Amino acid sequence: MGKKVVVALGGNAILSDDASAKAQQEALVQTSKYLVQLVQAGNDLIISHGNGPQVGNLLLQQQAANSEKNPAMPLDTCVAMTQGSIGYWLSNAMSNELAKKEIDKQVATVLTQVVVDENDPAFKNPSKPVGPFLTKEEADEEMKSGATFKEDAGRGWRKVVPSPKPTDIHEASTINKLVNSDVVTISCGGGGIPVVGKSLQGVEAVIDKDFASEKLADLVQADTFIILTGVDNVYINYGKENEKKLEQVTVAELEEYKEQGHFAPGSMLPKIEAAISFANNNPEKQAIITSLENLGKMEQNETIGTVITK
Ligand SMILES: Nc1ncnc2c1ncn2[C@@H]1O[C@H](COP(=O)(O)OP(=O)(O)O)[C@@H](O)[C@H]1O
Ligand SMILES: NC(=O)OP(=O)(O)O
Repeated sequence: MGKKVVVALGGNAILSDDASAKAQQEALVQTSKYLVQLVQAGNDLIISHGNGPQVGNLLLQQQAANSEKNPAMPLDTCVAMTQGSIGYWLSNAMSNELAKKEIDKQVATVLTQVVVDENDPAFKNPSKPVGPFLTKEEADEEMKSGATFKEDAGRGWRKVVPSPKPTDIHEASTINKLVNSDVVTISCGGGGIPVVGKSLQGVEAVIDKDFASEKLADLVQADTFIILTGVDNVYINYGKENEKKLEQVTVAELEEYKEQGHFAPGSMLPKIEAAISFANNNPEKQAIITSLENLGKMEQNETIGTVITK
């Protein structure tokens, strides 16, 4: 057995400006080249991924075609649909890349139900941005029909949906069995399908994939938790003249920076909170926030990205 590494894939690993299936598949072929390096280095890879842009686009498609004979699907089903589509593209790309490198490993995508608390206050306060970026005027127009839109970290206005915290992952032990059987897994896509109660009732929400991935990393007892995103490092004073790159950082230091407001809600903040949880729950282990392109350096045993420890 190698080291268990949970890798949470951010948006740019899947989707750039072109939301077509072909472009997303091509992005994931490139992403797989980096991920296979981790496999080549002897790690047991446990992949998760986001779905914010995709599930928002799917909701728009549902609304556009909605009729009595072809009803729009609810949000939990849309999350499941994006787990299926992205899981297919990624599984396909990973299988091909492993075969190219003559690595004899199976890849399996696990449809994942993630348990949330039905009384989570997030149900009354939509906060998770999904779908395309709109201008303020476009958002104002959309809000007339009752949807909520918020400004997303300086990048435009996006629809927001409830995003409760994950409390458990229904398929965690199945995922662990697959990992222990040398299978590369893809799970918790789009944060997982949100379900409540013992009967696993689906609820309309989108769980943050950084929090779901952290929960998965705890449950499979991962050695390392990596969050891949659009930047090589986390910064304080990000985007300002006096920005400073964080390399090795403790939970206490990050908590202080968080209090000082260095991390944008809806973008870097959930990653910081997920990394803090992993380091707190696994004091001997480390969480890493970095870019896909930086992964190659990890293979050469270089310290990469922002490393968070207790
Ligand atoms: N303090 C910060 N340090 C680095 N990046 C930050 C910071 N605050 C906000 N960001 C922005 O957050 C982005 C990551 O969030 P986002 O793009 O929403 O994540 P994802 O990769 O999961 O889709 C970075 O690419 C960067 O533009
Ligand atoms: N579900 C989720 O967190 O997706 P993004 O990472 O794409 O926002």
